[in-house]
Amino acid sequence: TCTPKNRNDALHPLWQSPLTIPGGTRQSPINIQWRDSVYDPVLKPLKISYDPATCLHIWNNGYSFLVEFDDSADRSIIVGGPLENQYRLKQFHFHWGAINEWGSEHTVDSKFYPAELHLVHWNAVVYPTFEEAVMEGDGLAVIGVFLKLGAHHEGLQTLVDALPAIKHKDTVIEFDVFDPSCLLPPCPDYWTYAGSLTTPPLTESVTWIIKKQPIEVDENQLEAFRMLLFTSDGEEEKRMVDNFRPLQPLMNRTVRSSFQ
Ligand SMILES: Oc1ccc(S)c(O)c1
Ligand SMILES: [Zn+2]
Repeated sequence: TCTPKNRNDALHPLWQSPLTIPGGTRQSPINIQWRDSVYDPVLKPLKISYDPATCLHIWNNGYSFLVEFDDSADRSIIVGGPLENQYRLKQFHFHWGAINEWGSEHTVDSKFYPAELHLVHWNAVVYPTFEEAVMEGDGLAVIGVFLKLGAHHEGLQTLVDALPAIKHKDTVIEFDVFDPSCLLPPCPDYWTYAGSLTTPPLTESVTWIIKKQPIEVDENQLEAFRMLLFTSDGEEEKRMVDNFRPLQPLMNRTVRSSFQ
């Protein structure tokens, strides 16, 4: 069968740059081998408090679609879990496949999900700007949520309804009230490990918090993601699919779990 990795290498210009960081020791994404993850009783519950009014706009950046938030104050934050500081929500975006067989960035016991949500937060306690935090080992905290094919997701539909207006690269529409916590599964369990951005600059600045339980979305909602384009208006159309990075070596890392 065609392994996604080959398809991914061929598909998107973004990956014509080197796929690995020379000397990278904590790259993402990785396969999470459930039986090799280590329960850590010291891990706290993750506390999430988002203010829906901090939502600004939704746009197509030519790689994914992202919803950005006003991060000029501590209004939408996460704290606890594996984190030593509180982190401010900056944006969330998704990665997905051309078909339901693959699309997520992380895998669990080598299983791909059709899509993966990334909620990106930065350490504004220690660093003055997001751009500086991106360069630091404890600069970012990203919550990863797997999407699986199943029931219609009411909260996601609000996003899906906005996608036709941002079909092309560099299109944006105002999006003034949205509470991203509606995209989180009810189960508090997560895995956590030290990793990197999965898009350039691929910096090794991310504490990953991967939720164990996926959320369910329906086929129409996944198809709506696949109607987006990598390309700008007027260019030859390239559907925005398979915007996930190939798996990276675990190297000298342990994945910890918040659950037994
Ligand atoms: O700021 C970020 C951009 C992209 C990705 S995949 C992240 O995890 C963080
Ligand atoms: Zn991402």
